[in-house]
Amino acid sequence: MTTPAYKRVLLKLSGEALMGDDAYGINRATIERMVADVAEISKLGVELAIVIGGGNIFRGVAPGAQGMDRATADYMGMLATVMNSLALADAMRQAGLTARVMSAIGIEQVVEPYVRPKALQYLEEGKIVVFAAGTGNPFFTTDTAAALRGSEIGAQIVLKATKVDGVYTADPKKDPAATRYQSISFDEAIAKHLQVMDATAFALCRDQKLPIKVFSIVKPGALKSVVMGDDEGTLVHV
Ligand SMILES: Nc1ncnc2c1ncn2[C@@H]1O[C@H](COP(=O)(O)OP(=O)(O)OP(=O)(O)O)[C@@H](O)[C@H]1O
Ligand SMILES: O=c1ccn([C@@H]2O[C@H](COP(=O)(O)O)[C@@H](O)[C@H]2O)c(=O)[nH]1
Repeated sequence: MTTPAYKRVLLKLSGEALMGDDAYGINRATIERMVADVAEISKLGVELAIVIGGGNIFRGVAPGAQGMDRATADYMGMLATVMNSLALADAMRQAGLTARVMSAIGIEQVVEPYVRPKALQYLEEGKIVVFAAGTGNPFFTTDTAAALRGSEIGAQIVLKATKVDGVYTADPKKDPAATRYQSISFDEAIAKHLQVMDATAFALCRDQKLPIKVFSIVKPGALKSVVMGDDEGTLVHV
């Protein structure tokens, strides 16, 4: 059985996961492995848009931003996602994939601006679109950007690829007794304050009836399993 479960998906890649075992930045072997996973599903004919986080470089709420004006720190965070997007697109190019980076912040000498009809055209042409600079607004996150762009492009699902293999009753990195949900409703995830994604992203996806699959980007083959509709990770649903 080689038919994917989805025609168009929005993949949210964790910026932090890009570090691999390094303390910060982009680990070469890690980005190449992520791109190999992406190539596998692109070859299945799935239309793919990607939002990548910036936690490996800068986060507006990180200790390094303490004392800074929050909006300024957040713009730095958004620029960090532009760097990750460029690195990702370049790694995809080296792997023989065609990618286009579109930024929510005007930075035309570096990447083209986000224009929705153009993004839709690229997707229809089979190009992989990387949405950089989050939503373009401070006080948001790239999880919310994934929910927003996923809704705008008519994705059937948001695939949140992260360092843990699903949504747990508590942060599994802090609570070894936490157990994983096979599926959970948006309302329950929000009510329980589960921190795997921010509540704004959950609420937007809930209102747009856009399901989310949370799964491990570290686990080999997990992205393909998710795209094939296998029981992998946690489904967050209406
Ligand atoms: N209830 C929970 N279930 C699963 N993970 C949780 C939960 N609560 C907190 N987490 C944490 O949420 C993190 C989400 O990781 P991820 O790196 O994707 O976050 P992010 O902020 O989107 O990253 P980035 O900003 O770098 O893209 C996991 O690493 C996990 O430790
Ligand atoms: O829409 C957005 C998206 C991101 N930011 C800032 O960037 C960093 C990095 O994004 P992560 O989602 O944490 O990876 C984030 O902490 C914000 O500071 C933003 O302001 N608006």
